Amino acid sequence: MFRILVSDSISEEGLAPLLNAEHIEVVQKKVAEVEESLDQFDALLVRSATKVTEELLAKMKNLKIVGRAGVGVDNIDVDAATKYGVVVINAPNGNTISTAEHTFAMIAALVRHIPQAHVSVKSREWNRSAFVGSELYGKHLGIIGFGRIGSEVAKRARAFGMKVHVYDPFLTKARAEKIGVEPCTLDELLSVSDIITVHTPLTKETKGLLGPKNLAKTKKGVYLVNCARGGIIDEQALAEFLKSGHVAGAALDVFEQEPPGDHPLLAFDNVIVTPHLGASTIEAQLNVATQVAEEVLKFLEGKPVTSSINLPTLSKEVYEKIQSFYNLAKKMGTVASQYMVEPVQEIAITYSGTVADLETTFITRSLLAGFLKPRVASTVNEVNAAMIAKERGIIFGEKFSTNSEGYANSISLTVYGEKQTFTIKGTHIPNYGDRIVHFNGFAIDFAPEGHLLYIQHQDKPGMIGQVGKILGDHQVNIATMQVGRQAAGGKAIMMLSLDKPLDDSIVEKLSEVADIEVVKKIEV
Ligand SMILES: NC(=O)C1=CN([C@@H]2O[C@H](COP(=O)(O)OP(=O)(O)OC[C@H]3O[C@@H](n4cnc5c(N)ncnc54)[C@H](O)[C@@H]3O)[C@@H](O)[C@H]2O)C=CC1
Ligand SMILES: O=C(O)C(=O)COP(=O)(O)O
Repeated sequence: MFRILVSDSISEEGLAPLLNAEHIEVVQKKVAEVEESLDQFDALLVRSATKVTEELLAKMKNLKIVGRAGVGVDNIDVDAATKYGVVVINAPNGNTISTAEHTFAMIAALVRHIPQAHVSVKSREWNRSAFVGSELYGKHLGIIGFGRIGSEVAKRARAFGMKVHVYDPFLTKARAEKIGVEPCTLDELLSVSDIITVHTPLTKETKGLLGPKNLAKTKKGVYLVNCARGGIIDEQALAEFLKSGHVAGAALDVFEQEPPGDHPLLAFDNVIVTPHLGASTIEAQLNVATQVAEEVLKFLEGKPVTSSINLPTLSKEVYEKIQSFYNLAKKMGTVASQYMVEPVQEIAITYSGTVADLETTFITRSLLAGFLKPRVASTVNEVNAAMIAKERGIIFGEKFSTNSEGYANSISLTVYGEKQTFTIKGTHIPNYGDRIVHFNGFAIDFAPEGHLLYIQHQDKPGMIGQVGKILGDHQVNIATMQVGRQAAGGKAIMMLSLDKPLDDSIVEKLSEVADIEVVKKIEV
């Protein structure tokens, strides 16, 4: 007999596979109501309200799986779940249409002042001139983040006769062509759009993406929409741009803190809001509930699940053998992803030496997870990395070579983008660690760890001094530094590891130095 706790409001009809199963007891109660018996549940089903913290996981000693009836898992401590051996699954596409439709409802309501007019008429007013709106027809809609929801929003915008502009640095040409969009740069999107809507995950890169600097690049009178995650539009900056009249209005379904309480943005008449309703339709709730219920049932019956977002349970024996390469591969993927900030079509991996005899599928998945992590909304890991890569049109393949060029083992990775190709090679040295021995055509030797700074430049006297001075002037301490070059006087590189992450302004300063060609900061 398995016991399942359903602690948020989840569609009863969708839960049918679990409610009808003989060997399963479903308890629909809040966590606080079952505090005394938390250690008796095998599975936990949630939406976004229940916070699945490490503390809660520690109390649920018998827990095997957490099912998120929705997309975002920011309310679940996935790392802690992994640590406790708890599988986390979600329902990645069950609420796509509903959220796209809600976004469109918000866009229409925003430009026609529907919520404000509604309140006015209900207050027994009849003030037609106060609510003159604008047509959507012929207007420019900027979509930032072109995944599942962003692409559904685009379809609806086209039906309204809008001109759609898309920014998504990870969108491949092939997928863009298939959907019929021409991606542009963020600056182009900001300068041309009458309405901007965001559909990215909330990541280090997207937090504050629409902040003071980028909002200043938008058209005066722009409308902003956020039905993704609070924080992608910087709330304080939005308030300032609304105050100045630069932003004509905003529609928000999500907030940095939910509920937002007495939030300053709520005081603006031209800000319309909903309480995180994107996925709140009968259809979406039925879809996501059915998806997680079926997956949880499969899992409890010992069958493999398809929508897991954390580690699979590897046998201890296999895990011990592959662990070092698994970690090295993930770091290599992370480095390559940050080097290649552009759409990627193909990833080729070659295993040589001792690693070629191991279970490389898991190592490849680890590499893909490291590569995809900065690019996708849901948590990506070894279980779902291959599926996500395929979904995004990225071809990947493994090769095995008997020539390990003097290393006991090595992993080579070549990433083919639309503009460039990038190659990196790493090796794991027992009792010493992971080393990158080839980077972008240069022989080098550095540990893929911490705050890295890559500089490509002309091989000339004084380059190291100029870099050292700029970093020193900004109180950035260099921990280690490796150099490499192709030929004397030709192209050369430096790979520095720093004691703290680098500000973008310092990266810009370094890029301005004569004979420095490429500057990239890489966080591992
Ligand atoms: N309001 C609500 O109730 C709901 C909100 N959501 C949220 O909507 C968002 C999008 O969800 P999906 O479309 O399902 O995810 P998805 O993973 O299919 O799409 C996200 C897209 O963002 C792009 N992206 C990543 N980093 C980017 C960057 N720095 N700049 C521009 N684009 C970037 C990715 O390439 C990807 O195409 C998520 O934050 C999700 O949590 C999802 C469902 C309901
Ligand atoms: O699926 C998502 O990411 C959502 O934001 C939906 O959240 P909810 O399940 O409605 O609390």
